[in-house]
Amino acid sequence: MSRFVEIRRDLHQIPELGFEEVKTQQYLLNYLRTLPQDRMEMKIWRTGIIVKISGIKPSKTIGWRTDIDGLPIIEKTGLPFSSTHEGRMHACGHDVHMSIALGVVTHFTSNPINDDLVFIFQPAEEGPGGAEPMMASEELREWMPDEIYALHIAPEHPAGTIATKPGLLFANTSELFIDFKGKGGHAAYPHETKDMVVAASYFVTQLQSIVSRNVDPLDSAVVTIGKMTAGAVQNVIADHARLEGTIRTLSPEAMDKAKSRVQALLEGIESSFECESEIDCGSGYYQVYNDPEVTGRFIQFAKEKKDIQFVLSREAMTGEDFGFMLKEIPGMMFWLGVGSDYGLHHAMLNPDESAIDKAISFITRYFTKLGHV
Ligand SMILES: CC(=O)N[C@@H](CCC[C@H](N)C(=O)O)C(=O)O
Repeated sequence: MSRFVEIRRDLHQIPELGFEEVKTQQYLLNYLRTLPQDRMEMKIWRTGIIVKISGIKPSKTIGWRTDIDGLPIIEKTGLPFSSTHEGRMHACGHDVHMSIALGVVTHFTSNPINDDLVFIFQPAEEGPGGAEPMMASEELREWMPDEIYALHIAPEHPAGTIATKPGLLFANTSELFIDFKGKGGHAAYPHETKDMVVAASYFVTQLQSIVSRNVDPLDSAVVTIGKMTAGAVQNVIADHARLEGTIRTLSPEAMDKAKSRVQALLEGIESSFECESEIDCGSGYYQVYNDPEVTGRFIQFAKEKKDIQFVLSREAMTGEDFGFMLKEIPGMMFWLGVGSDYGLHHAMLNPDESAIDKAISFITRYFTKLGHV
């Protein structure tokens, strides 16, 4: 088994949520300290790390970003290296992303190129978002890349596939947290109460009209409620209900429209169910927009490589706070095929690990070409 597959398995066992990546950070630091240090410098930013490898004759800085957090999911893969953290799982492939980043760092510590390289191990991609505050940090501003790259695993493509497109790749996102408060009471006396299970349920149903009736059909949007909590016991009418979800849109205008409709529907629920509500839009991510020139160059390179299958992809409604980096730095993101029967955010996601060494080899060849120009 390759060293980086072993690393992926180690990291897979210790998933941590955004800004709690303490063991993950320590694991990464321990590994990075075993590498030749003569060209390498490191900085800590909260639970993240920034690594710089100085080039031989630098004219620019090339950046690579990996995310490092896991999800609040109970793993059901049954793998011998399953998560040892109860209720936490690397179900979005960040363990694979990190092992690939370490593989690329390892290569360039012994094979420097002309240009400087900066590797960003970024916390909290799944939420509340590490990229935006990291971009504003002094630590990263001092080593700001001139162009930047990142990947995300793609379960639907076989290992060895790279898929991307110029322009818009991932959606604009906004989290959504809504609390409903009313007068609870005995299950047998509904007329004396304001039932928050019923209010929240009507609201979830009404939300479905935003995509079907408010967003321009030629635009695209998603409104998903992923979590609904209410009540304490079977024979008490609930005085509180909470919904947690996310809005995704391809255009910033559709996001504004969707949010204003959520607000209007809430006001309707408050008046028809005589209750109060509180809305919190949590964190929002800027769309991932691939720089057309950088992406064109990347696609050309990928198409020439015999060991890579290149696929021109479509936009996806996934979100990625890497969008905040691409807003300021020209660069691009691509999908890396890992052929899994179960998709992202699924408790049975099981990426094909052969993609790890393929990706390391591809990225090191690409950066070597870029860094010598
Ligand atoms: C690639 C991926 O799956 N990213 C996440 C980002 C989540 C952002 C935020 N917590 C939200 O739900 O809006 C995704 O769910 O797309």
